Amino acid sequence: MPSPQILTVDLGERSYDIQVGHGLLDENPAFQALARGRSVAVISDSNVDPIYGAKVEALLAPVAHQVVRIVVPAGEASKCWQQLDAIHDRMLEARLDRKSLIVALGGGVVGDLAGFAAASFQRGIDFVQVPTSLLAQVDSSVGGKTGINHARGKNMVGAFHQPRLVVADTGTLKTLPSRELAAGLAEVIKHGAIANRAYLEQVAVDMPALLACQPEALARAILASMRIKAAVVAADEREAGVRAHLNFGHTFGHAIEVGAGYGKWLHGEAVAAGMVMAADLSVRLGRMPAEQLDELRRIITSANLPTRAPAWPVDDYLRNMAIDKKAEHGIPVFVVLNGLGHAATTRADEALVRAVIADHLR
Ligand SMILES: NC(=O)c1ccc[n+]([C@@H]2O[C@H](COP(=O)([O-])OP(=O)(O)OC[C@H]3O[C@@H](n4cnc5c(N)ncnc54)[C@H](O)[C@@H]3O)[C@@H](O)[C@H]2O)c1
Ligand SMILES: O=C(O)C(=O)C[C@@H](O)[C@H](O)[C@H](O)COP(=O)(O)O
Ligand SMILES: [Zn+2]
Repeated sequence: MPSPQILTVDLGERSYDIQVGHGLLDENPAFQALARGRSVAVISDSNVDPIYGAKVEALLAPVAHQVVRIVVPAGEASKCWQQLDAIHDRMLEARLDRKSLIVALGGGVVGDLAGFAAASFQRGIDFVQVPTSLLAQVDSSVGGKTGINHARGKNMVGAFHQPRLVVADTGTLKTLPSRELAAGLAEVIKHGAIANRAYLEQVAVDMPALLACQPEALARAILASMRIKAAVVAADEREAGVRAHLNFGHTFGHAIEVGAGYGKWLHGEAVAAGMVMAADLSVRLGRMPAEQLDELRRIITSANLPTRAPAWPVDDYLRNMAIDKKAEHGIPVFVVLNGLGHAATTRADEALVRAVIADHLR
């Protein structure tokens, strides 16, 4: 196995490593060590299991007590009670127990769902994230936010439950559809926008290479994004403060996802349009020069991502945003930019928010 790059998420007794590299599913002593002697449920989706399920089973079966593969339908709609129940049912049928291990093999949907299955099965068992989408390799596999959606709002039911290890095999990205690759770039752009302007500028330069799935450019973005996310999570595991910055674009973005019906807009697409709205709000609040909004919009467009939201009544957006997890007593809290590379949270006048939304509809 070529040596992976290792980052550590520093969370005291819940600390864990993130491995980033090529070929990490072919040989992986650290991953095998976690599976040794245990029953392992490899949870994946109907696109990813046929490509990588057998490889992960072959890696773990020689050391595990047993390996059970569980497959959910691909797509956002699977982040639901029915799939969670089906996973638990299959685990109980196969006599998995408190010492068993869950492996989440797939994108952010599988990561969030399987992570919550691990958080809730017999009051909590270990799990490993094996992210296979760009979005999952730059964002969702790290930080321990797990959960499912509710008809009224995204990720409304869940738990903080950190993985024991993250295995990001960059080789898996070669089979990722281009629309999904672009969706992952939205979270890459977000990390630059909230925390590091130089990184954002590097991403802008690298954009053609990233869209062409060029391995060096992808590895650079994955490592830089993981570094930013790991540092924020280590500073504020349960989002009492600075972690909210990772929600830049999400107050508007989640309203688009739920309004359209889960899966119509990909998460990254909705976040892309949401970041433009949040950046415009920052400009109107006098926190950021208008040229930086234009710069951010150009980078988002260059990633083949949308910058405008569906033309629904503004009231529909406000209703969905009132139950955002950052809201206090139904009043939304926004992540804004004090210039590119610097995030903050604030409330905003409803009339201003209405104007921002109205000006960014298709
Ligand atoms: N927990 C967190 O911190 C966090 C962070 C960001 C996003 N999320 C959540 O993540 C989800 C979005 O994740 P996503 O964009 O990965 O979506 P996803 O899990 O639906 O994966 C995208 C699509 O690509 C397919 N796919 C994944 N890897 C593949 C591969 N290597 N080859 C071929 N096909 C592959 C999947 O089957 C799916 O159809 C949303 O539910 C979002 O809310 C969570
Ligand atoms: O890890 C975080 O914290 C994030 O906010 C990362 C986001 O990209 C991600 O979409 C997260 O699931 C949103 O969290 P939520 O608390 O708004 O559901
Ligand atoms: Zn996100």
